[in-house]
Amino acid sequence: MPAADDAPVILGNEPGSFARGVLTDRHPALIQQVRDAFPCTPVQHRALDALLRSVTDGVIEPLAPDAHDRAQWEIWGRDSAGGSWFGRSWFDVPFLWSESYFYRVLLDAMGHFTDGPWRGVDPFAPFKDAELRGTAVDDELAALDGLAGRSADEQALALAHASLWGNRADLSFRIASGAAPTDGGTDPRLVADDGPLLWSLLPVGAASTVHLIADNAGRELIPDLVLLDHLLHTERASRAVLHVKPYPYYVSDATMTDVIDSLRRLGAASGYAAEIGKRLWSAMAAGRLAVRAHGFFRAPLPYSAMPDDLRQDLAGATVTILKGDLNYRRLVGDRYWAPTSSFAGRTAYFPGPVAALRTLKSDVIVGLDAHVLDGLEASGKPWRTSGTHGLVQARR
Ligand SMILES: O=P(O)(O)OC[C@H]1O[C@](O)(CO)[C@@H](O)[C@@H]1O
Repeated sequence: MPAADDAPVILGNEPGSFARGVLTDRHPALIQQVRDAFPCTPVQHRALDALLRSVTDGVIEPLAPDAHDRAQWEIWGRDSAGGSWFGRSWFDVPFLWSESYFYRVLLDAMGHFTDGPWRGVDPFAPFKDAELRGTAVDDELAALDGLAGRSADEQALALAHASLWGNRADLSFRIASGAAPTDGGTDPRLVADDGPLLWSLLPVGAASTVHLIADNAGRELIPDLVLLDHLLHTERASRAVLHVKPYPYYVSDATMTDVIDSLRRLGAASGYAAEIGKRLWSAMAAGRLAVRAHGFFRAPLPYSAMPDDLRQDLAGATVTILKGDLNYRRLVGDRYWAPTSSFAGRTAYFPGPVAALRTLKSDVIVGLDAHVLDGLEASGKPWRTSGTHGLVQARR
């Protein structure tokens, strides 16, 4: 796999590849899940049928002429040779693009952007709600009580790991169970651990501003919020900015509605979780915690293409933390990079110090030590895509 900038872009057309499996299996299954979760109208059923036909046998159609963002997607759909992804097979265009556009068309099929009763309805809300109200969240919030008596450093480590593994909906607030080492030892599931560098970027009392680019709602967003509370409460940060999606995107990506739901869930809990919920509520009121939903967060593009206003905003961060797999793909570029190519090199364009907390769920990976890579490859397991491994990567 090449290290150069011309590393192959991941497409969906390679037989047996992870990307192809997402297009052939996951997207049709998701259409069915959404169909089953809502009392769909005949119009919605027909639109979902059309999307299913399109993703299985058809080509990529442009948005309707009156779609509010048609012009924007036409620009985003231009290839580097001046052609367009529209009219091509879903399998032959960049995976990041086809996957993002699939979600945009799914929202259309459900009438999300059309005047009428379905406008603004989140097609993933039933799944998000079930997760947020589940007993697993009760247990995870109760486990926060065990953290209250620990040192600030132990809490920081446990909460960063909870945020990381929350990306797999597998939280680890339970430091007592040994899920997240608190003695400075390395979690064997981490393929890279720049935790010490990340903490060195946020010394106590330095009036830092931390930005966090969120990924999923529910069991990931709650630990993200708890982590931000910790950074504010322990004065590792004096301000926090949380970036969410402007509208529902990918299966469970967090929107403002999800932030509100999570804050209410924390506030309605008991014990330390409730205390955290109250602090976050006050931080919102005081402007120490801000939430933003820039339109670029639903773009089918890498962050290297971010617009100037977002670049300027992130340039004001002491460090920007990106959560999850999709954000990682967009951060380093959705390509088959050489796994040992440098994370700092791949992210040099980013407008300030940056860190990634990610569970590995797709083929993209950079910044591995050669011996770690050898061990992973020797395991014969699908370590890149199975969610069994995670990483903390950072650069100043
Ligand atoms: O929620 P996350 O961590 O961003 O994961 C998204 C990942 O899930 C998929 O959409 C399907 O597995 C990947 O293509 C994508 O990178």
